[in-house]
Amino acid sequence: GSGKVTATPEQGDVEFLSPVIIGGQTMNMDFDSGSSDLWVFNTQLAAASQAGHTNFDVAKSTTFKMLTGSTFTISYGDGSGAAGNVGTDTVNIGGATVTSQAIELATAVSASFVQDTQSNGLVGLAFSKLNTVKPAQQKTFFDNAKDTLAMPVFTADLRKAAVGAYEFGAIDSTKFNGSLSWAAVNTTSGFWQFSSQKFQVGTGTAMNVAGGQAIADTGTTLMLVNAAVVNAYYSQVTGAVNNQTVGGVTFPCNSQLPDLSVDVGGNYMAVVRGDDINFAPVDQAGTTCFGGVQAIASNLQIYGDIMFKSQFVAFNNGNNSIGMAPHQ
Ligand SMILES: CCOC(=O)c1ccc(CN)cc1
Repeated sequence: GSGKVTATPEQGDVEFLSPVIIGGQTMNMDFDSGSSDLWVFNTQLAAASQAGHTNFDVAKSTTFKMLTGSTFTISYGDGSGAAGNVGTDTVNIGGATVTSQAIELATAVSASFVQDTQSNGLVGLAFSKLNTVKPAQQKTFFDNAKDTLAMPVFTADLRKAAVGAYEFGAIDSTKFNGSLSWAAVNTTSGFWQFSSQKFQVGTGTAMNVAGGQAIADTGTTLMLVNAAVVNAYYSQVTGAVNNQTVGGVTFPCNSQLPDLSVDVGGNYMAVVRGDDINFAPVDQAGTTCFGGVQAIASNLQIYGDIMFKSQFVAFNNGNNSIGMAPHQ
C-alpha cells in the first residue's frame, strides 16, 4: 500500500507538521529525516510540559504495550532534547500502517519543544542505527513499513508558507518538473548523506567545497553549509553582515537575493530560490532579515527546509539513493 499526509508549515516555516494516528489518537508531528526516534508528548509529562499540546494517553489505547525496561534519550543539533520510556502501538500515517511501532513516551522535554505547542513529537525517518532506545534499539516507522509499501520510498513535498505532503510507498510525478536526479546515499553515518562538492551563487561560476558532504534533513529549518559557501553567497548581498547578537548573517529585508545551487551526488545542481533564503525579520520594523543559509563548522552540511521548499525529494531505501527535482 502507500500512505500520504499533509505537511503544514508552522508560522515562518520553522517546521512542518503532519497527522499521525497512534493507537487511535491523532497527533500532529514533525517528520525528521535527520533523526530516528518516534517520540510523543504524553500524559506522563509534567502538567506544565503538557500544557497546550495534544498528549498521547496510553490508557486510551487498546493496542499499546509497554516495553518494560526500555528508555530513550535524544539530543538534537540545536541543543534541544527529550527522554523517557518506550512502548509499542499501531501507527497509521495516511493509510500506511505499522502494527508494532516503538512509541517513545517523553517524561522530559526541552523548553523549545514545550513552547512549540503545535508540535506533539517527532517521527524520525533517518536510518534505524541512530535510534536511541536502550537496551534494544528500535526501528523507525519507515523501516518497519517499507516491506509492506508498494515501493521502499518516501517523499517530501514541502512548500513555502503552503500545505505540502509526505508520501510513503509512491512517487507522485505530478509534483515535480522533469525527472528526478538520483544520488548515491552513504548510510554509514545513519543519515541520508550524499556527496555535495560544488556550489554556485546566482549565475556565477561553480566553486568547490573540499570533501563536501551533506545530509537531507526535513527536521532542520535552515540550510547549514560550509563557511566558504556562506562567504561566497553573502559577498553578493549588499549590507550582509555576520551578526553575532542574533547568531548568524543578516541583510536588509529588501535585498534581491541570488539563487544558491548546490551539487547533489555529482550530477545534479539543486537550485535553491533566492527568495527562500530570506528567512525572517529580526527587528520589529522588518528592515533587517536573517539568512536561511548559515554556516556550520563541520564538513557535514545540513540541507534543511530552506532547500526542501525548492526541491521535491524522494528517499529510496531500496537502493539507498536520494532523488531530487524542482517542485511542479
Ligand atoms: C521549534 C521546536 O522544535 C525543536 O526544538 C526541534 C525540532 C526538530 C528537531 C530535530 N532536527 C530539533 C529540535
